[in-house]
Amino acid sequence: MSVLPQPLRTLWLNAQEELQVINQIVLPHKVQVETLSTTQEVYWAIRNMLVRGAPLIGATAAYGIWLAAKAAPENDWKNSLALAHAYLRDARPTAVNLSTCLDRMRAAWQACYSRAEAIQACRYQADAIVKEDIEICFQIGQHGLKIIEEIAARKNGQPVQILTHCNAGMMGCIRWGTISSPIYQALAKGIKLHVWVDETRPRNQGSKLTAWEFEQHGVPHSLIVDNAGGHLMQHQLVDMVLVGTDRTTREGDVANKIGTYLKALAAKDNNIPFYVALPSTTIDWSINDGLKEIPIEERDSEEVRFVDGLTENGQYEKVRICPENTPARNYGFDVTPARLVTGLITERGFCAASREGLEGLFPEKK
Ligand SMILES: CSC[C@@H](O)[C@@H](O)C(=O)COP(=O)(O)O
Repeated sequence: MSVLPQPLRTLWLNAQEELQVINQIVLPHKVQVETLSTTQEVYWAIRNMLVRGAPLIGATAAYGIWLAAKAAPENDWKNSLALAHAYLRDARPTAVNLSTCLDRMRAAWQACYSRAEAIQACRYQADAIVKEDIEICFQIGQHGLKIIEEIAARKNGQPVQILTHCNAGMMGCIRWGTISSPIYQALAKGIKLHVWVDETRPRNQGSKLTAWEFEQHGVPHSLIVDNAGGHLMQHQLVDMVLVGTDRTTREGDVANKIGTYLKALAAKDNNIPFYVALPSTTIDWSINDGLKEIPIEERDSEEVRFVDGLTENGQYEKVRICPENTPARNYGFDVTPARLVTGLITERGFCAASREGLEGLFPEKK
């Protein structure tokens, strides 16, 4: 019997109310469910990318606060929760969902008079974050579907060719995903499509996660090396680029996995639309200039110097791919300026990547 919930999702509470996540470090070689029992385990899971992707990071951190509330001393619970908030907030810097979800949890516990009440309020809030993400991603799918349908109508029965980078699918969210929701909904409607999956060095979210996810859902796809996109675009083999974002500015700049910017440049040069599918939870309304204001994570250089995978004998191994003492740098994200983005697909619809576009869909943020 599968330990995974049906329909598939990335995070859930089991019958004992334990926090369960799919371990994204060991995919696709092993499907392993982990229990996260403490705030420290939640921090570790986010920091080391056992869970990753902006919405999933935020939701996991929210349950981290619930776990902190359950473990807090009766006489000092508010202080414990403030410490847990600051601790989890430092786990990763780029995805804004981490801090917005944590701030939402803080608002929930600050309104409480007792620890028991705070435990309940935190649980309610974390559950709400998860429920909202599922609904939001579904809606993104409905709006993104229209774009895929328009392209399909021009293709005379040929598959719509989509290129994606990193994993902004279900594995970065709870269910559906942002880029994968339109894809799943298009497939369900019988639209022919095919996805070019960038492997996404150095953590290989494309080859390890997107390829696995698409296999689970029967999405026709081909894995390509990160540098192949430009060539495919020059040969009319890409109809649209569709990626996610970790933080979007009020002006429509987007920070996404390192290498996204180069795809946007190649798309511009080849007149190919470049779309970003995002839940509004990844918009940071407090900033305007992505290049200046979005903190870019720099991770351990060992992630660049080593690759891991299965040998021909099926053994898991990690091998060095450069001389022993080669120094490396590992920038996790880059910023694609709004001028290179054809449009943003949100849960409220499609808009231009601009202040006017975003404020038109979210007038309450003006
Ligand atoms: C819907 S997930 C959107 C982004 O978070 C995703 O594209 C991404 O860049 C994730 O980076 P990661 O370093 O794997 O957390």
